[in-house]
Amino acid sequence: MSAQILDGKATAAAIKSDLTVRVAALKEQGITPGLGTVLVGDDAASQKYVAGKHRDCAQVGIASIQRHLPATATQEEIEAVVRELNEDPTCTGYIVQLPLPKGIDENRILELMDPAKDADGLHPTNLGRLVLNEPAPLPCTPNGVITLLRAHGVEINGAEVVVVGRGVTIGRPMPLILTRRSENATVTQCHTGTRDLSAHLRNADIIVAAAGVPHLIKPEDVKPGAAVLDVGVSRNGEGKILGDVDPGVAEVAGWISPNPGGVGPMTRAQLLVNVVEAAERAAAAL
Ligand SMILES: Nc1nc(=O)c2c([nH]1)NC[C@@H]1CN(c3ccc(C(=O)N[C@@H](CCC(=O)O)C(=O)O)cc3)C=[N+]21
Repeated sequence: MSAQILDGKATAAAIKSDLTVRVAALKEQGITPGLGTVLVGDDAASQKYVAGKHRDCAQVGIASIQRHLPATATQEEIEAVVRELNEDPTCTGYIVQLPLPKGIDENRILELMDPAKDADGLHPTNLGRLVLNEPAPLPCTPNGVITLLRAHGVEINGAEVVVVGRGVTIGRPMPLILTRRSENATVTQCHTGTRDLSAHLRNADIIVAAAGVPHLIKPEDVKPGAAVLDVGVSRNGEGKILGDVDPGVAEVAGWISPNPGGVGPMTRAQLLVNVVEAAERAAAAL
């Protein structure tokens, strides 16, 4: 048996074509959505991701605003750029690419962002709205996971889901989204302190692997037919992506997200969704 593919590339393309129509409608109302990115330093992977985001913007008609600071940038210099984007009317949403260089207080930077322009859904106000079940931009990667499952008809309602990882961008918000009434999943969150990870994994209908440990999830950990989402991005010496999921899992799982080509493109598509939705809210308020 070989798992069916959760095709992030194709699903992201469909989302982008829908957004292209919505962006055109906004432009007719005199609103051009603009995505800002703040990149600090010269990490090759981060530069590649940010370049991808701007390529996506060009495809759907969203304007791009790029701010690139050297690795030596100070806390004050980064905060000045955040304040500038908060004020810039052409920037309707933006992200600060994480991680920031050592010594920079990331949380202080995130808190300084205008929550109405938070395209990542990582501002404490927006994470708080998620906890309170209020409308808010959702964190892009967990939201991408949900959209990818739905697009392929994988049942989330009532599913036993194991989330592996407790990072801020995926691990922590993912269970908040999965346990909303609209998703209705039962979630177990595992992390480095979990005593018997395999025991939890074997029970899962859906596994969201976001630990950042290459090939952590082995075929013998997976219930036959389960859906396995490979969110981890590690790299070997040659820069090749190593996911959290062992390639052998494809022989056991019912569904698997390739990596690359799975959750990565979905993350980028959800970022565009957040930008367009924020612009639509602004248009409705006119
Ligand atoms: N504030 C912030 N927001 C983020 O959303 C954010 C971040 N910081 N820091 C880093 C992570 C990582 N991330 C990815 C996005 C797209 C791909 C992606 O499109 N990957 C392609 C392959 C790209 C390649 O080949 O390197 C794929 O999976 O097919 C991957 C990783 C967003 N992140």
